[in-house]
Amino acid sequence: MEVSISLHQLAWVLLCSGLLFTAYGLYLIVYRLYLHPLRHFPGPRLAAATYYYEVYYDWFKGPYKGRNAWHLIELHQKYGPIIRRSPDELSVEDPDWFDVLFVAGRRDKWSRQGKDSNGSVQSTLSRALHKKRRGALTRFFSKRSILDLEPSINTKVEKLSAGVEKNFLNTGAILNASVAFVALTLDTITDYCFNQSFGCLDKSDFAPEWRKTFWDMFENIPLLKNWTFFANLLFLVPPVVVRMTNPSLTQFFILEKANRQKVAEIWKEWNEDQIQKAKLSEAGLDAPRKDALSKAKKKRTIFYDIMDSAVLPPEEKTPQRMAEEAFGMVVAGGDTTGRAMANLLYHLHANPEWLNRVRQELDSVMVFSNSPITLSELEILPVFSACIKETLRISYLVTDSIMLIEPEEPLIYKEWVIPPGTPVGMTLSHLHMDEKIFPEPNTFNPSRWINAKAAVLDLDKYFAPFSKGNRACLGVK
Ligand code: HEM
Repeated sequence: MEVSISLHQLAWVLLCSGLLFTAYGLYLIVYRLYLHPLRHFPGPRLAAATYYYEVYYDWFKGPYKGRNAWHLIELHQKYGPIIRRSPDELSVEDPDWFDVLFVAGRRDKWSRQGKDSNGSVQSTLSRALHKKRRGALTRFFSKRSILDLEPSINTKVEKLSAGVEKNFLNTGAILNASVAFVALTLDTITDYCFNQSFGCLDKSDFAPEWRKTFWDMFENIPLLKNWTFFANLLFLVPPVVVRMTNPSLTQFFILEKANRQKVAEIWKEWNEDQIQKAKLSEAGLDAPRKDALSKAKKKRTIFYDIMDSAVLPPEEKTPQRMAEEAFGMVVAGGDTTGRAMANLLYHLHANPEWLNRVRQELDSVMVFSNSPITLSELEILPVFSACIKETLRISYLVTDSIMLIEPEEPLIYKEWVIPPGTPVGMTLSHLHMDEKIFPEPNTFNPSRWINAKAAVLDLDKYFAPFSKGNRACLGVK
């Protein structure tokens, strides 16, 4: 049977679809402005009517992507500490309310995609699943585990120093400090996760493509976050097409592939060990079994141990989920830590009086510049610690708001009652730039931490570069 549609009919179909679409759009705007549970909250009417308000500031307005984080500051200045930043979301800017949102309860996370963007702990929206996933990881980030990591970190620091001397100091080539520090953090994290580092420190240029990977990826976040359609599409489109349409995302696939390969190796290794253990156990060979177990223990990594975890059900241990966890870990720790160290170097050189004070303090505990020193010895140095804290405060390491949801109870902010299920965001960098708490917030001033300690002032209450509560950074130690 042949179905033919005349041009006239086609025009009617298009017209009716257009009308329906417009009617739905108008209904949505009217609903959001006059009937929505958040209709009474202050904020721009346009932001209440459409998410495209934020898309404009985040993606189009310029001069750089992700500009909405700064626009939010202006909105809070105009409308007050609580605003409706988009049709369904609120933003609060009040340092004294930070603990209420982040620490007082176990909350769900919110993403505009409405679902976990991948299987990593930081992308997990549901608090119940997050608790399980985080539970399987916490042991690896305890103080003890980090102290055990010291020799491996020291080896990498030595490699970094040798590389700087050989390839930059001796040749006069310009060193991009954040490339060098990202190489250090990336090699450390991948060694810890996979027992095999990415080898960035072995390259004479410290593999600058990895830092570029992070920057290109972060630059695309405003697009992926606001137009979730693109984020979903990204994983369906063959990498070659993405490479053609958005070359800056190419490295993203390279990183993803590298993680996937490493996890697949660990997965295979773990499964082989299980078969071996089962065989030995069946044969009742206790002594060799012990040997096999201690051998397995030696090569243990985070991902090997997750496979062994009794907390996680089998569906949480698939290579796909593991690769996503690995990806999250590398992204969460790689750029942030590398950037923090590069910023510390910058601020110390821009403020020579602090550089001298740090040098003097280090000289007092290190006889030679390469004398061994432990984390515990470094942690108690007041000037050095104050400089690190001030760098973390001033650095805007995480600029986007973190959005949480209290699903059952209303949240109370001053006279405002926030309905259960409402995504509420706070922005860590705004907290650190509050001039009532940190006067002259744009000035690098480590004295504020030293003075606060002397005056027994709890400035740490307002210091959260790693966030706080049960969703705080696992790599904080
Ligand atoms: C200066 C360095 C770092 C900063 C400023 C930082 C900051 C943060 C922040 C603000 C969060 C919360 C994000 C959110 O709730 O959406 C977070 C989460 C996380 N970070 Fe870090 N981070 C740093 C280093 C690291 C390192 C080295 C690792 C590990 C290798 C790491 C692993 C994680 C993980 C796994 C999470 C998710 C925790 C969870 O959801 O339970 N981070 N980080």
